[in-house]
Amino acid sequence: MRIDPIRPVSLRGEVDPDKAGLVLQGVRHSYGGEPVVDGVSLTVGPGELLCLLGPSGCGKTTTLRICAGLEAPTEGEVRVAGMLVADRQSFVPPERRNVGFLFQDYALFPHLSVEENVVFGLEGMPRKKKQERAREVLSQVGMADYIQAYPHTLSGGQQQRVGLARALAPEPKLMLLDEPFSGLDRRLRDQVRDETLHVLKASGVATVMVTHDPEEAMFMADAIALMNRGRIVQMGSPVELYCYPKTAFAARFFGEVNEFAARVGAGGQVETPLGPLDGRGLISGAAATVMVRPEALKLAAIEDGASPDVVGRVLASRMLGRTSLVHLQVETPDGAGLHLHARVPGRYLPPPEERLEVSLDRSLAFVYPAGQD
Ligand SMILES: Nc1ncnc2c1ncn2[C@@H]1O[C@H](COP(=O)(O)OP(=O)(O)OP(=O)(O)O)[C@@H](O)[C@H]1O
Repeated sequence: MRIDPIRPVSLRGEVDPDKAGLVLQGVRHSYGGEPVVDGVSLTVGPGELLCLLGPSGCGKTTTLRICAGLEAPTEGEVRVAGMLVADRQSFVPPERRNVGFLFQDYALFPHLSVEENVVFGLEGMPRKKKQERAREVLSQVGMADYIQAYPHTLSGGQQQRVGLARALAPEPKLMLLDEPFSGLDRRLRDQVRDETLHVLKASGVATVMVTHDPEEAMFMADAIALMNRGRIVQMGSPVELYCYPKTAFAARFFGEVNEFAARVGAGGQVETPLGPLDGRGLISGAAATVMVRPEALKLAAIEDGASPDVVGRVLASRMLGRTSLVHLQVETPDGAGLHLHARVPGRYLPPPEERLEVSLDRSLAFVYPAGQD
C-alpha cells in the first residue's frame, strides 16, 4: 500500500473562518454552576489535526462533546465547516453537524458485520453506492479482508480501524477523537496510532483529538491546545510547546524537568550552578524557578589538567532503552549540591563517583517567576 507523505499544516492564524473545519469562539460550559470550560477559542484549519491536551478534569472531553453537539455551550459559538451549529439561540443536533466521532467507548454494533457497521452511517445514496463507499474506506484502513466478519471476532486494534472507517465513510467535515487509543495495549497502540494518523491525513479531514499524553499529542498533532482548569493555557505546534513553554505548568506537563530555585540578578541575569541564564522579563531581585530538560545536560569526560566551569559527580546511571539516565550531583557555592537528571541517547553508563564536565543546551532551560502555575 502506498502511503502519502504527511505535509506540515501550518495554518495558525491564517485560516478563513468560513473554510475552517472548526471554529470555537468564547465557549463556556458549567456543570452545577462550576465552570469546566472557561472561554475556549480555537480554529482548526482544513486538513489540520489539533490535539486538546491536559490533565484529567481540565475540560478536554467537555470541549469535544460541545463540538460534537452532545452538550450545548452555556456561552460562545461553535462553527463546523463555516456553519454555525451552536450559540445562545441555536443548536444543531449531532447527526446534522457533518461530524465523525471516534470515542474509546463508541462501540461497533455487535449484531452487524464489519461492512454493515460502516454502511449504517451512510445516508442519501443507493444501497450499492453505500457498499462501494464502505469497501473503499475499509480498504483505506486495511480491513478489506474482513468485511463479512463480526466485531467480536476482531482484535481491539481491528475494531478501532473499523470504527475509524465508519466515522470517515460519510466524508465528515470534522473528525472528533476522544482518547481513541487508550483501550489498546502499548504495542498495538503505537501501530494503530500510526495507521490512524496516515488515514486521517490522507482523507484531508480537519480533526480534533483529546489526549492526556503529551507524547501522543506530539506524535499526532499539527497543533496542540494545552488546557488547564477549563482554559487553553498555550496553543501552538509541538515544537513551540516543548521548546518554548510559556509557563511552568506547560514546561512540566511535557515531561520530566530538573527544577530548582534561583534569583534574578541585576540586568535580568539568573545565576545558576549550571551558569548564567537569561531571565529577561522578570523583575530584578525576584525569586525564580529554573527548569532544565534532562536532555539539555551534555556530559563529557574531563581532560587531564582541565578545570571545567561545571562539574557533576555521578550518583547512578540507568539504561532506560532508547536513552540512559544519569543522576548527578553538581557543585553549588553553598556546598549543598544540586541533584540533576541527565538523559543521554543510547547506552551511556558512567560509573558512580566519576566526575564529568556538564554543559547546558540553553534552548531547553527555562526561567519562570517563582510560584507560577
Ligand atoms: N456530566 C457531568 N456532570 C457533572 N460534572 C461533570 C460531567 N462531566 C464532566 N464533569 C466534570 O467536569 C470537569 C471536566 O471534565 P472533562 O471530562 O471535560 O475533563 P477531561 O479533561 O476530559 O478529563 P478526563 O481526561 O479525566 O476525562 C471534571 O471536573 C468532571 O468531573
